[in-house]
Amino acid sequence: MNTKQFLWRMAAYHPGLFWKGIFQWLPFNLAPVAAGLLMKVFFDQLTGHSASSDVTWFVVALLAANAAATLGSIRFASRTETALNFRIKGLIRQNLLNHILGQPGARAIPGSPGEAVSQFRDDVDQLADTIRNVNLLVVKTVFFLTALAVLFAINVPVTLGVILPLLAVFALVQTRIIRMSVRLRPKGNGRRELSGFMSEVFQSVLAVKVAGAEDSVVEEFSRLSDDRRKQVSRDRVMSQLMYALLPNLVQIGSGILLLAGARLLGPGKFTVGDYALFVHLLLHMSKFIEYSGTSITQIKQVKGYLRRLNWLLQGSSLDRMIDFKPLDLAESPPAAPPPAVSESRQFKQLQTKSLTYFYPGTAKGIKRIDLQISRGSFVVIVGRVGSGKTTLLRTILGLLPAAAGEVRWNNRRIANPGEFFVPPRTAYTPQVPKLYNGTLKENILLGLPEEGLEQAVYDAVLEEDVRLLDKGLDTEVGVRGVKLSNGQIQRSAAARMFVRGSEVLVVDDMSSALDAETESRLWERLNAREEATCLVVSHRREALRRADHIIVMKDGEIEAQGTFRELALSSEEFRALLDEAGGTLPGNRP
Ligand SMILES: Nc1ncnc2c1ncn2[C@@H]1O[C@H](COP(=O)(O)OP(=O)(O)OP(=O)(O)O)[C@@H](O)[C@H]1O
Repeated sequence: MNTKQFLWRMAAYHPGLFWKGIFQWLPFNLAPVAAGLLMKVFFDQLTGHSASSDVTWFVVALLAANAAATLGSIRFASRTETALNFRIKGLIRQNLLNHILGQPGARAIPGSPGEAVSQFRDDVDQLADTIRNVNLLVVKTVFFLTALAVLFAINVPVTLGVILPLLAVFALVQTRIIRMSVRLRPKGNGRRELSGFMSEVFQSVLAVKVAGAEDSVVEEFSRLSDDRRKQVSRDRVMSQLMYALLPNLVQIGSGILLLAGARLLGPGKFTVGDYALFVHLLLHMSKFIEYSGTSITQIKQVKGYLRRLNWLLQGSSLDRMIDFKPLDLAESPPAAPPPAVSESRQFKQLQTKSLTYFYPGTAKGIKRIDLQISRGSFVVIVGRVGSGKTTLLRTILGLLPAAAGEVRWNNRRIANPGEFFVPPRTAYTPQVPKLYNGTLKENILLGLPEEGLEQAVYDAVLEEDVRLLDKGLDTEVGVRGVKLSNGQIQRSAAARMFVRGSEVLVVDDMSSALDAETESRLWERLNAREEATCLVVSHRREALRRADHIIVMKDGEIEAQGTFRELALSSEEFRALLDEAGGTLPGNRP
């Protein structure tokens, strides 16, 4: 989509507000013409160039009416303009959010959250502001043409003599500025890189500290800041150049006018009123030229903003971003539709066939995975670090987009696993779960009613912790759950999974956060849940002992699968893993 198409579509989004804004701004923008004409009448009358009798009070009354119309125009037009501005921002952000949330969870945004937030906030603001400027540009152009017509009607040569040099110098400055600013700004003045970097640093303060990498972080920060400083300075110099040049051009124009006017005043072709009108309008016309310069520059930059948002959309069509949809600006948004549960409670079997995924630009991932999980079974995935366990879980759940193969639920191929594998069909606890700044209860429920909360807390082996916390489940957990231990975060996430009452529970490795005994109690309670079907990554003996089926991963492929006994006899990789984990697994030795 190019700039013209974007602006056109946005103007058509809410044509009522767009045109209303233009009409409401007209009195404000045409006021200088009215005031200039009144001034002309006034001065002509003073100097005896007017045939009319004393019009002073009449002129004063009209000037007051003009000022009142101006105030009214500002009052109503600002409201309309703000309403349109918020609607456009709302529409673009709603569409962006929809797109991001519809992406496979693990690849929802292409870069760091800091970069994405900066685009979501700043670029969308800029795009919406451009529509506002286009709106104003239309009105101000009406003013300019009206003023020009008035001046031409009074004296064509003087008007040409004043306006042409102004336009010529402006055109020269403007082409240079547009060229410079468009060339300088494709990356948003380095702001995106800087916020992306800062966001990564804030998220990994611990990693920086333990690696003793403070100095190199500061070095990188100062390099990025320096780049930004240079870009911003160049940019500012060019735009300020125009602001500095234009007022001077007006002065020059007034000088020319003075010279030309003085010669004409005598013969009576150019009255004092005409002179006052010229000087007055010239000032406002120069402001229009200055404004249009800034607006044109901003319009040229739309291309860059669209390009950056295209990056955030990960190549998906930009049309999606401006898809017209109703917005709930005045009321609360409608409640989210409940998940489709018609097929729930009928789970029989989950299968994958030749499921494959590679991380972009690498040969790493999972290849040709065939597995089957039946209702009520406890399936454990084991494998060395980097063997593909997490990738397998995420690809099954649609959090990563499969490159090949398929996932089947009750023998039906699932076209969009990301949308299908959600509660109450499946629930998932990742290896590093995320908590939000809120109470523990809010973090577990995430909007669900409290029914089943107590049981979920118990099943997650969290009841003792809750009892010891100051305010129990109403304790604030802090940003990303900083007030809880890693084990508590992990079990809170497990409780979040349990409370959703899903048929298949998918759990990534908890061993880094939980001691063996706690994890063992968790599996015990999980097994006691009625007809729980579990797919878990674990190396703990308790999990392996309970497993109905074990899948051994190696280099992204299934190396072997079977019961503990079968694998201990047939799989060298499994035996090696057992040796690494301490060898003996009580109660289930071959
Ligand atoms: N975001 C990523 N980009 C590129 N490669 C990745 C990414 N995440 C994982 N990998 C690679 O894909 C392979 C499988 O990783 P995965 O995390 O699935 O292994 P794992 O068995 O779960 O490891 P762990 O036991 O450490 O959790 C590894 O070689 C890993 O380096």
